[in-house]
Amino acid sequence: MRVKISRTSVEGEVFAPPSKSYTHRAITIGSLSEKCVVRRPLISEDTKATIRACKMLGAQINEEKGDLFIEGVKGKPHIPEDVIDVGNSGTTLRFMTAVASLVDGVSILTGDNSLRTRPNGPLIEVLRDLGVEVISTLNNGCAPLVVKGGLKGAIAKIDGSISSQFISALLIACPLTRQSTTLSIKGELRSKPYVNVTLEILRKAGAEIFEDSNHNIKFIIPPNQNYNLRDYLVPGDFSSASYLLAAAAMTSSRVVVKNMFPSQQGDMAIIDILKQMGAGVSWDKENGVVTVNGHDLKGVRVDAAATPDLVPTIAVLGAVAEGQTVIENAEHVRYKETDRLHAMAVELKKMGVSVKEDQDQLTIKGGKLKGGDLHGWHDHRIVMALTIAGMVAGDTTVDTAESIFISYPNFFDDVRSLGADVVVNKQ
Ligand SMILES: O=C(O)C1=C[C@@H](OP(=O)(O)O)[C@@H](O)[C@H](O)C1
Ligand SMILES: C=C(OP(=O)(O)O)C(=O)O
Repeated sequence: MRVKISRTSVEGEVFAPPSKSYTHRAITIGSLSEKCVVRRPLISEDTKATIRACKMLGAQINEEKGDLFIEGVKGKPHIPEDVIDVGNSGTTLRFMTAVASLVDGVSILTGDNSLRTRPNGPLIEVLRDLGVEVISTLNNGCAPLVVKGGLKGAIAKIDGSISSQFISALLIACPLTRQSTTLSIKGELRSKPYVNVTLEILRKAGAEIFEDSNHNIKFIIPPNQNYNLRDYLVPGDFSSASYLLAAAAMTSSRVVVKNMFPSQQGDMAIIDILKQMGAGVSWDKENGVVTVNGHDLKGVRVDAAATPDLVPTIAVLGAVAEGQTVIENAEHVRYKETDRLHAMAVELKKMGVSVKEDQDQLTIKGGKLKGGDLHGWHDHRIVMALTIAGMVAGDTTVDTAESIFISYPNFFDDVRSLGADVVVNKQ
């Protein structure tokens, strides 16, 4: 699918889609509870992968009027009758690998071409330390993975520099084992806010997990716990909203985004970043309303350790800002659906932008964008970021646009409702 974008400004109000990260957690932890209603979940390709996987592990999940009604497995997932295919979803793979470690039998997990290139070494290593037999069939730390349950508690260490999803996955599974677990994080914990999202929902489910951050981050997890997540309303997604907010800032327009209530999402940082760049931004936290009035933007330095998913958005903002934008501490952004540092460098250069790509950072010199035929790299966040860049440049196409269904199926409808001239060609 290719999308054609003409030079355009945006104006109006839109309701942010539900959070993908919160939805994954509510479905997973709800499926490990007895009964749960997940209200206003995101229904996208990635969250449908989590629904499929939880059903294969024994949960019953039905959708009624947009909400999910779950009959869970009460901490005891069943042996899946077939291979669990998680499609493009890294979150689903990591979470279900840990949940499968609770199964008294063998589970096989796989995914699409992109997913099967993404690293899981640290998770595999620590699960083995915790008594689980885990095999990467190609012996490269990637899916397909074969998991033979047997998760026990223990004292274990895990590298935090590649993905926080490994830690979130263990925090979800370990409270359900028969022995206590102490999990220490080696090095910097990248994407830490996502672990806070996990802890928030686990604690809403009644789980007890203690965090000691005196030296290295350490989680102390008592055993023999039960989850009781009964009813959960999913908040709006700041990662998805970042494209709408950036579009207003970049095209000097005014956009109001609703369903933007404070939560544990690290990507709430987009609001401060836009302010630092000179956009007029107000956030009515009580009513969940963010208003952006676009102005001329100036470059900014951003540490991306906690906000990997904002990197494509910040890169296109930097491409139109006066001066230099540096996105640093971002090596983990190379391990997503695609290598997003490289992808954004390649595509912005096609638009006439001066970009320097280093191992863990991008340095972008703002200037005039020129339109072009761009590649979306089969990555939803690359496609959405380049789409808003096209609104400034005009006369731009982006291919692999179908990948927006991974996280934001209504993205093109929403930007069109704000007046954007965006035409989708299904060829
Ligand atoms: O836990 C989550 O919901 C996510 C964690 C992040 O991944 P890493 O922790 O691998 O950086 C983020 O990129 C992803 O979109 C969602
Ligand atoms: C990388 C992402 O998600 P996941 O890791 O679940 O594939 C994303 O949504 O940008």
